[in-house]
Amino acid sequence: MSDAKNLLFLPGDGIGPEVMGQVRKIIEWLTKNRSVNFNLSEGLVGGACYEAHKCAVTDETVQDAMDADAVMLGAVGGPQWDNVERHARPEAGLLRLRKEMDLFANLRPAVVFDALVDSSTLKNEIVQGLDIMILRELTSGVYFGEPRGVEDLPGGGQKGFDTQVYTDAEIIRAAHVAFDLAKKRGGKVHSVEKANVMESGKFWREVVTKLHAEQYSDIKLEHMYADNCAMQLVRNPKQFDVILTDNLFGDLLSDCAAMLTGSLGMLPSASLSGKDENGKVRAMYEPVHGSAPDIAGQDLANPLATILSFSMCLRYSFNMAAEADLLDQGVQNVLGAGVRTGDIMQDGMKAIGCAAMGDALIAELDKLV
Ligand SMILES: NC(=O)c1ccc[n+]([C@@H]2O[C@H](COP(=O)([O-])OP(=O)(O)OC[C@H]3O[C@@H](n4cnc5c(N)ncnc54)[C@H](O)[C@@H]3O)[C@@H](O)[C@H]2O)c1
Ligand SMILES: CC(C)[C@H](C(=O)O)[C@@H](O)C(=O)O
Ligand SMILES: [Mg+2]
Repeated sequence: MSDAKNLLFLPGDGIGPEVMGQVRKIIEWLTKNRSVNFNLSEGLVGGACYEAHKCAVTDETVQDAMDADAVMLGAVGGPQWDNVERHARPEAGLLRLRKEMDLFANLRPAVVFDALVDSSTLKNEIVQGLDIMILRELTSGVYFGEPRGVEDLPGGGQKGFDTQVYTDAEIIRAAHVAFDLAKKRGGKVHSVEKANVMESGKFWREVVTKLHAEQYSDIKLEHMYADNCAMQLVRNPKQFDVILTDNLFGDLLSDCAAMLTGSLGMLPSASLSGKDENGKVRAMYEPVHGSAPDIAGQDLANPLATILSFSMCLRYSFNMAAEADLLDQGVQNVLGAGVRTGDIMQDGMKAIGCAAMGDALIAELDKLV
């Protein structure tokens, strides 16, 4: 049996535990059928942690995440915690993990499965065969910039403010990842900012241009304003290969890209650090969607974004490309056979629940080996 893979499970809130339950089934399947030795532990994050400890993640869980070979996270948040003070809100737990683990490279692939071409709200020919990768910088920008807050104004009234900050080092390390991804893919990077309006956007463009000229002149680089990118994603998404962008624009553009694939329930993600002094890359895998409070607890969620995130975990953290390919093939076959959760349903098909989708995938994996 191979070395144990230390995997920390953080199911979180809402549909998080439901979709992560389906990943558990896959882990059991891999353990039984492929002799993989997972050392699985579980922790609390988000509202689930707030209920137990009055914070969004504990120091112990952050340490466990740092020590694990990989973290799988479900989702955090929900209306019941909307009035909790910001530092203890569910989302703060996720942000703390990203920051302390230094997961600056957030890979958000948007791939349209052939079987789902008709699930997209866009025309068939616009999305068929789509395969783009968004590289979202995840540990800086306006999400973490200082100063931020709400203050009284001297003459009365108040102001609320956040700060967009990027150092050249932060831009460069994210851009390296984007260019390296493009090398293995279609050889093209669109760097996306608002250089026309923001100082930090202009700076971003200059830094990326310089790095490109010095080290990646074999890669095609185009610069694009973020508003135009949002429009182009809907007009002609197949022009993109890798999109390199900052934390906030990456958040918006990846939700937009999700809908090209048919549903937010289809978009996986990997968040990676650089190599530490021992050569270890810290990693967290999570679906792009949130806790979906509107459908939580009803067995309605699509678990495929989380399952595809686990496939990325097998590929990037555990060096198990064969198993990742198998899982991806299983998802493709299940969709090809017309198995659908409600969010990706097409005319004439019957929707099944989250757990049944997990079971259908396991049955498919049994057929594949
Ligand atoms: N990474 C995360 O944990 C994460 C990401 C986004 C939002 N959130 C949080 O989640 C909460 C709800 O946010 P929101 O409603 O804006 O976004 P959301 O992604 O939770 O839901 C948006 C819509 O998409 C649907 N949806 C999402 N995932 C789905 C799935 N797997 N299957 C089927 N349908 C799905 C929901 O039902 C909803 O209609 C908020 O507290 C937000 O902060 C967390
Ligand atoms: C929940 C929230 C903090 C998070 C973000 O804004 O980054 C989410 O929307 C995401 O896309 O992962
Ligand atoms: Mg988001």
